[in-house]
Amino acid sequence: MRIIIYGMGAVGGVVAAALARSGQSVIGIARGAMAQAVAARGLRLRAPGLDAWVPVPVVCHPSEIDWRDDDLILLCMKSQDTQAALEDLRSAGVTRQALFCAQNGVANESAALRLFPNVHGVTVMMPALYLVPGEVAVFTEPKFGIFDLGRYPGGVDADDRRMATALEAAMIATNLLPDVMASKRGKLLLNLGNILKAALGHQAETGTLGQRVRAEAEAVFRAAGLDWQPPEETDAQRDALMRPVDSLPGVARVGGSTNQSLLRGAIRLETDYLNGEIALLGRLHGLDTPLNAGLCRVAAHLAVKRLRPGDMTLPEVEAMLAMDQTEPI
Ligand SMILES: NC(=O)C1=CN([C@@H]2O[C@H](COP(=O)(O)OP(=O)(O)OC[C@H]3O[C@@H](n4cnc5c(N)ncnc54)[C@H](OP(=O)(O)O)[C@@H]3O)[C@@H](O)[C@H]2O)C=CC1
Ligand SMILES: CC(C)(CO)C(=O)C(=O)O
Repeated sequence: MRIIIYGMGAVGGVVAAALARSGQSVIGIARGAMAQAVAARGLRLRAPGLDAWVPVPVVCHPSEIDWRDDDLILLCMKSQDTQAALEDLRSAGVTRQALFCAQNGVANESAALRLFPNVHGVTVMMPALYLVPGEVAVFTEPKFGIFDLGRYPGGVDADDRRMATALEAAMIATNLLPDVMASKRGKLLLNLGNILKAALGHQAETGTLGQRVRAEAEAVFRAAGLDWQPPEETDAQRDALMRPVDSLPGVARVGGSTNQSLLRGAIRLETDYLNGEIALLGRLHGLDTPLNAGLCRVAAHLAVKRLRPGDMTLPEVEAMLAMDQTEPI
């Protein structure tokens, strides 16, 4: 059995290195400088008490892989890159292989199921950082993270169990859940704050805005008849298995995945698939979502103006959220 890691950034890099280190057969699909660096030197994984170079076979495109039926594929790109990746998998000959969406948000699974029959959701609890090409870090111990896994739209099958066994051997704890999407909706509530931290800086106070954004999302879930697992319900497991560290020798945390995109100069952020999911559900179910829809506009503003994390103040963000949403950005 091989595990194919598609998208070797922060999460994909840590998972690929952790799996390869545990003896699992892994192939990474990466691009640009990351692909070159991993091909030349392997992946450097830093974690509490660990600084290891791990050889990881890497290709630049799915068409370079001789696909086997029992391959497990882990999607680890940001949600805005998923559609293109799925189409590349299909044109490379992937059909019934199990596809795991190790991504935030809840939009990737349905996009994947449109093209492929065997789709699984993964809730990713893993504070990972892409440092430079070929080098990643994870800021938690004793485990590198906790992944909830299950088949989409529901159930747990043999592919989930195969993936969980491999992850557990790689120091990533797992929970097999028959309704993994409820867990992913709970995680989404946490990720609604990603853009706030990106706008204000990852250590900035967000006042009551974070709570108001979450309350708006919960109202939308209720209106849509969708349940969710509050992330606080699993605090005890995280406290035991994922003790956070603020820094590693020579490496400081720089905030969550949206912060990291902005720091790397991304011109497209994942916000439309996080806060934007709430705006979409609100529009489908007749509820106004001025805060989450407004935060998508904040994200577009940050990306278009090429701003850095912390370049906005809370009053500026609040003012943008209060604007008429039909005005151009
Ligand atoms: N970082 C974190 O701590 C956490 C992230 N997540 C979630 O995990 C997912 C991944 O996030 P993260 O790892 O931070 O993102 P990164 O941007 O660090 O990594 C994604 C990688 O995928 C690459 N990629 C995208 N499309 C392709 C493609 N077609 N072919 C090859 N490579 C591709 C990107 O390349 P390029 O750089 O060239 O764009 C990038 O290196 C997101 O959904 C995020 O929300 C969840 C929990 C924690
Ligand atoms: C919860 C959090 C913020 C952890 O890093 C995350 O999921 C992300 O970075 O997107």
